Amino acid sequence: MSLTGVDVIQGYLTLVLVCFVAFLLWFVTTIGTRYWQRSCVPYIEGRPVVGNFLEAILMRKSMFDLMDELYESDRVRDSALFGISKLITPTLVLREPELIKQILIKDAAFFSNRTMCTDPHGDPIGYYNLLMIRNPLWKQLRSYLTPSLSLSKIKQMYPLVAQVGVDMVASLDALPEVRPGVRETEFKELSARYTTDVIASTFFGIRSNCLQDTESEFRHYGRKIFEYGPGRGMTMASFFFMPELVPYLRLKLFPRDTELFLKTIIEQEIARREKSGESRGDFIDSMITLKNNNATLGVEKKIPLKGDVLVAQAATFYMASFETTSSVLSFALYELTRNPDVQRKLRDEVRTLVQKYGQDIPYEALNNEMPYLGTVISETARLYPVLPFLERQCSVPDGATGYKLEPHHDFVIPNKMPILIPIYAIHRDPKYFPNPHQFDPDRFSKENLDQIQPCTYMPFGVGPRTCLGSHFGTLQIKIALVKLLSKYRLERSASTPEKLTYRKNAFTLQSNEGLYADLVEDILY
Ligand code: HEM
Repeated sequence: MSLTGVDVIQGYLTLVLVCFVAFLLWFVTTIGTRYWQRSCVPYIEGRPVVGNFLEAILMRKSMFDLMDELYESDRVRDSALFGISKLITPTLVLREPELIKQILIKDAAFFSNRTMCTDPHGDPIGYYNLLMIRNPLWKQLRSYLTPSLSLSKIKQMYPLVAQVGVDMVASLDALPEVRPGVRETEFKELSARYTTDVIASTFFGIRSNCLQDTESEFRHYGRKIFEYGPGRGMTMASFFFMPELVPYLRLKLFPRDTELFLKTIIEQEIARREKSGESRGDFIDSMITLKNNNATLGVEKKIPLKGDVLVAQAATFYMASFETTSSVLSFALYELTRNPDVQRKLRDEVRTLVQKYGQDIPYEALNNEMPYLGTVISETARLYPVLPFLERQCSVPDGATGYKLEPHHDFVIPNKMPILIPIYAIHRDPKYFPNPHQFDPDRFSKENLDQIQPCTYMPFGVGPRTCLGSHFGTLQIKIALVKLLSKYRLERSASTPEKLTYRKNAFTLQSNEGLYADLVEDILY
């Protein structure tokens, strides 16, 4: 059978079509890199489709290690800022502390939104909360919620947290002895159960018993939020990588059954208190006050703070507080195990306070008379920040071309461009923290504090959108460390890891290894 002229023409047309589609694909999927090629900003070339995140998407590297490598790359090491591609989206990364200060503090009004987002209609519990919500609603919501974590509220919660500290030590006492007076534990699970019990008690007025019962419902649902199996991992990645598509993909920030669990608990507890008239001055009381005051969000369209919008606040406090606090606590215990001198110094400080006040150290003494404890926590949060980066989006008024970085740089950040501040990499940059991999709490001693350059230490973020629970999280860690060290000395066990690697499918810092140690009974009097 011979080819006709029509066959040949069809063949050419197909070839042209294939080439055109291939070109179109290449054109669309390299938008990020081509954007940076045209700009005055140094950049690291990304690949088509995945941009600079191939290793993270294939789970070959953790997001922490990947950002650290980009930050350290020779191409951008000497620049104040650099460009990358988040899939196909051009994304700016800031390196220079002065620039970070400008964006996060000085001109924070133009950068108060995060890019990460979900759909307010399809996922109201995931959207109407501080983590996700966008301005002007964020500002309003933040002012409603700030009083629920004020210093006086935290002081009120102190006895409740201290009680969970006592429960934690009791749960350790109940462990079988591996040798006389020696028990072995794993700090990640211990810390997660401790912080979950704290949240249940202080925010929801419930004893969740995670420390006694490993199958507790609270622990089960907490674990589900941060379990990054393939489905959940893809969902969480979508909020970061392609927030524009989230409404079409019908994704939700919280797993559906976790949402239902929290909704039931909160609605039941609110109804119970309204019926009984009981008041504990806690988070649930703050929510009841907002509801009864007919608080609303928004100017033109007013969204009442009740129903799902109230549940959203509780769900976020649950999500934002438990994994973060337990992560820092478990790494602090791990570093104390590996650094006996630091542990000895801290136990000496605890001993002084126990001798002065007995086992019930007052709130003020914990905060004002234990400087070394504070430095141990600060150093842990430097070495192990819970997030790889802070994240913002440029949001200039409609009609403006963008945000001018002058006098620091000629670049004009276009509206809606995502901005990353790589805190993990900055915390480990020897320029700011000499010998950065060494655990050295004295960096944060009173005498050395002025050597820390502003905007190089940001474990809780900085500026108006900083962590709302930093004081409360720190208090929980302080109580746990003091209670535990008053009774036990930490020693390396055969299972204590020498070196840590990080989980490749998690957005918060989690080690692959179990953080095991021996607890040697050694009561401080
Ligand atoms: C050691 C423990 C904690 C660490 C290291 C931590 C860290 C962070 C970080 C890095 C951010 C992002 C800040 C930014 O974008 O600039 C954040 C935000 C937030 N954190 Fe924490 N956090 C901790 C504990 C808590 C606790 C106990 C709560 C209690 C509710 C909490 C509630 C929040 C909220 C609501 C936000 C969002 C704030 C906003 O966007 O307005 N965090 N946290």
